Amino acid sequence: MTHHSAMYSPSIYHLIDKLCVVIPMKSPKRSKQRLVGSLSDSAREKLSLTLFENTLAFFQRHFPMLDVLVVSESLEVLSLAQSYEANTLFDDGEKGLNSALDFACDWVKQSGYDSQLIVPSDIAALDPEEILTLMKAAHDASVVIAVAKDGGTNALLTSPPDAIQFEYGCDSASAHKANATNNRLACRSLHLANLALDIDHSEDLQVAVIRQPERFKAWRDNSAALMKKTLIKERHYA
Ligand SMILES: Nc1nc2c(ncn2[C@@H]2O[C@H](COP(=O)(O)OP(=O)(O)OP(=O)(O)O)[C@@H](O)[C@H]2O)c(=O)[nH]1
Ligand SMILES: O=C(O)[C@H](O)COP(=O)(O)O
Repeated sequence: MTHHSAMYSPSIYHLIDKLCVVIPMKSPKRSKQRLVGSLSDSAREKLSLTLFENTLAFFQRHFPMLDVLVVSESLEVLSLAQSYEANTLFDDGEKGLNSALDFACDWVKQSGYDSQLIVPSDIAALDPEEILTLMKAAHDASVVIAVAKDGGTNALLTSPPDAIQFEYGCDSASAHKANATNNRLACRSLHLANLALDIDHSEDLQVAVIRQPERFKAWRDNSAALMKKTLIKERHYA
């Protein structure tokens, strides 16, 4: 047992050995298209990599006992994942997120896990307590959804991994809940303050950088000169 185990309540022990965390990640070049007008290509790519690396570091630090799988078409992303001891899966990305997750889910099932937690790579601030809350909710719900600020799905914990069909896209939290109901599975939709906030638009980025400058420090140091100052102004980052 690691020193971390002291913080875990018995209600999540049922999951620890049987859960795989899945992080889908596009190639940095294709990432964060909604920020194209706000950031230069280089700053946008670096931002997506910084957020992804923050996500890997978070799970390594706070949940070292959980296995992680990264699915991506980018060799750079997969190699970064390996440096954090994550498992890696190449998917060419041509059929989009749901198809990449179907492929990842097959891997997770075949590897013998009973549960899967999908977390996107662009949550502004991951909070260990919120991950524990999801895991506790999985005690009596096959499907646990952390709803995004815009009705998307920012975390999805399913037991078994393929309990429902993935329908990421517009209003995916409702779609995932409906799929659970159709499959007669218990479902909990949770509105968690930090997990609700993925970085989609430049306003989300501004708020995140102001709230947690240390988390974005490396990206800011590298990218300040690259920003398009019409939408995101230097003073927001002071
Ligand atoms: N492997 C893989 N991951 C994907 C794919 N599409 C999206 N993702 C990942 O899924 C998560 C949510 O993605 P989105 O919000 O749709 O994409 P984004 O790059 O963050 O932002 P936009 O391009 O502005 O939509 C992020 O971690 C993405 O990197 C895909 O086709 N393949
Ligand atoms: O549910 C989805 O499709 C996204 O992963 C989360 O939605 P959002 O990026 O629109 O918040």
